[in-house]
Amino acid sequence: MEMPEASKQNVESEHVQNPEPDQILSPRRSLQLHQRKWWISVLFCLFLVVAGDSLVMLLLNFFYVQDNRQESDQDLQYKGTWLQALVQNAAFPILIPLFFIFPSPKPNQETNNTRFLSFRLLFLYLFLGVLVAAHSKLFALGKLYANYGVFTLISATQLIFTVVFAAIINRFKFTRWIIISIILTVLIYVFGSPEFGGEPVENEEFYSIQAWLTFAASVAFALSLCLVQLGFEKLLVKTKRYGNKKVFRMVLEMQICVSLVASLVCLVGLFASGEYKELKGDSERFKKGETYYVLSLVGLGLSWQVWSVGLIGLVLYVSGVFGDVVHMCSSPLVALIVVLAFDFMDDDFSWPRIGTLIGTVLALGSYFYTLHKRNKKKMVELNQSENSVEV
Ligand SMILES: Nc1nc2[nH]cnc2c(=O)[nH]1
Repeated sequence: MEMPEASKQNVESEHVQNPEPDQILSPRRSLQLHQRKWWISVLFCLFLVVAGDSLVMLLLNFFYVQDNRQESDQDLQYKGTWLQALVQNAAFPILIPLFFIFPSPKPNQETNNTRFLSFRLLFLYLFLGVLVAAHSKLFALGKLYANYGVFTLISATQLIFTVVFAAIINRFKFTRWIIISIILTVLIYVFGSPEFGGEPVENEEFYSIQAWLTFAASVAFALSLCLVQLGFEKLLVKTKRYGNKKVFRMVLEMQICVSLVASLVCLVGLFASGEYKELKGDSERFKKGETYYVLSLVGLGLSWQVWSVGLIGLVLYVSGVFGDVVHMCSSPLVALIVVLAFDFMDDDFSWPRIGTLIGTVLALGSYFYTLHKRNKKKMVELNQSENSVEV
């Protein structure tokens, strides 16, 4: 649900429960300010997702180009998928200082079932942590075991699964413009995907179970987005730990807790599978040397955090569907950046890709149109209720 009921109630209940300077203003002006802040938050999170997606793809390409696989004549396949899954989650401690820096409204003491809600929230964080570890590992496998075109074709189903889960779990309301946006996004993602240096060379291309596991990754990713939204709306907002508001601190809390669990799961996977024994060989094979090996992993870890914080922010402020639309719409821009940064054979920014870039503007534009209309409707409703009170 976009600008969901919770936020509508927020606007009203904030007036009563958490008086703040802007609430001395008229309800109309206060709603205007609230909506303006909301747009700024949405655009900021959108920027984080696109920046994160671009940085991740640049660094992943750098990592696999440096990995020297082409020059090894046996066992070409890079095996570090637990490591890649761990890197996707493990840099969350950089968010802890931010968590304390970001302002938090006073907790609201009114709820008496806080302990029960917090217990359920803890359970949700544990479940989400396992789910995120699973999709991190499965996407990493899919990327390495299938041709990247096939990988994107399979992983495009993530948006379809997100839509299905959102309809069931979040009772998502579709508009004509959102449906247009979703269809365009799937097409853009499939046709505008970037070049990927980690894909298997031709004689390794076996569409084994690992490649098809991308389906499972897409299901897990879609489910995690919808459960994050459910967790915000039905648990975290209701604990009133942050007053009655949706604030950025909630994004940081969710990301830190889920990533902590996911990192532990990936760490166990790394050691239980024996993959940790490959780390030394991998770092020695790295063309630019061990320091760059470590630096590129650190850079990847940080970039994944930028991406995740943006994505979870979009889920909080808008919805899981919108988060996935933005993530997938960044594909043509990422492709353009990869063309500029790398010298891959046959990789250029030709007309079909320019078409997908234009498609991105249309897909995001039609989603934004729905969001704009919903905000406007709220303003009209407020005006009508004010007028009826005056009469
Ligand atoms: N959700 C998701 N989508 C992707 N598209 C390409 N790579 C990924 C990934 O790791 N996760």
